[in-house]
Amino acid sequence: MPLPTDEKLLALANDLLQQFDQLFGLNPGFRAAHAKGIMLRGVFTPAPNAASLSRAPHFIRESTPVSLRFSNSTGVPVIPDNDPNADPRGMAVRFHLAERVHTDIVSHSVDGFPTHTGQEFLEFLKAVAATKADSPHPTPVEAFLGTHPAALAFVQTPKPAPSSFARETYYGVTATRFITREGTARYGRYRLLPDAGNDHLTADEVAKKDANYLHDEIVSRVAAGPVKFKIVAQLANEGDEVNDATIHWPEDREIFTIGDLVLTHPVEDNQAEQKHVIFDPIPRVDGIEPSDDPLLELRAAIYLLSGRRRRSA
Ligand code: HEM
Repeated sequence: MPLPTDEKLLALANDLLQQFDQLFGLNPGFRAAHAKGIMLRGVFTPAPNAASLSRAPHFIRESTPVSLRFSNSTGVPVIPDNDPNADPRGMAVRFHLAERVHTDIVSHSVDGFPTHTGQEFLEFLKAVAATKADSPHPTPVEAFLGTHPAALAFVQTPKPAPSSFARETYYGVTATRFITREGTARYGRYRLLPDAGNDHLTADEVAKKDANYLHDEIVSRVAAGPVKFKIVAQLANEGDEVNDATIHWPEDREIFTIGDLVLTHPVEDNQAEQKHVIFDPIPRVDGIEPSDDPLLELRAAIYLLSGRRRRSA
């Protein structure tokens, strides 16, 4: 996974990383965002007609080994699982196609994002950092939200805590382009649907949970039996906006079933593997291309910069 050569993009990536450091503090060896997590292993099996969406190897092969990381939000490595800031939760999936060859899905538990561009996201984070308990109204963050309706909608979207990492739906948010052997292309957005169904807690129920309830629960759940997700894509129609993560497509768009993810056990040496692995929002595999959503290249750069820093800590 190469660093981009675009100087402006790299500068923005570094500015964003610094802004995360300012918000959450420097935590060497941990992610600048989604710092607390746990990794599991399993297998992906494509649906019988997955190849009618993409010629990517894992859509065609009988099965593909996967590793995956569930995470809490924020760059705080010890954030309690029942902290209201721990949502949205993250789910990053790696499909191991061959020795050192892989493709990833990076998703979180809200269908959307606060901003269309990284520059706007930086302004949002700066406004959050500049807002203090005694800031006069409108505070910097209120002023930002007042002029950015998508960010306001994202902030106002309820983000209830799940009872389990395995009882939450995760969204790919940024669109990718799926291409078949014949060259037919469709844009889509991943959704990872828990077989056990969604189950969210009330604020009172969450308050009674302990600080590691999700991380402990997923370990006992997977010890008791396989944990399953269905991977689907919401497909865009001709004319749908595919390059803006703040714009939702109508709910009547086709939901295409790509296949089943079955998780069987935690990754051995979990902390070391979490420190090492750098997920990539750009697919980099034949048969799945990134859209022109500006968040994709930028995130790939930030995750790589942050990952290299983490590895060398
Ligand atoms: C400008 C937009 C974004 C910025 C600046 C940003 C920033 C970051 C950073 C700095 C990390 C830590 C990377 C690392 O050290 O490995 C991260 C991880 C993550 N982000 Fe984002 N992010 C953005 C958009 C998104 C979106 C749209 C999603 C949801 C689809 C998302 C989901 C995640 C997840 C799940 C992780 C953890 C991945 C892992 O387990 O390694 N992010 N993000």
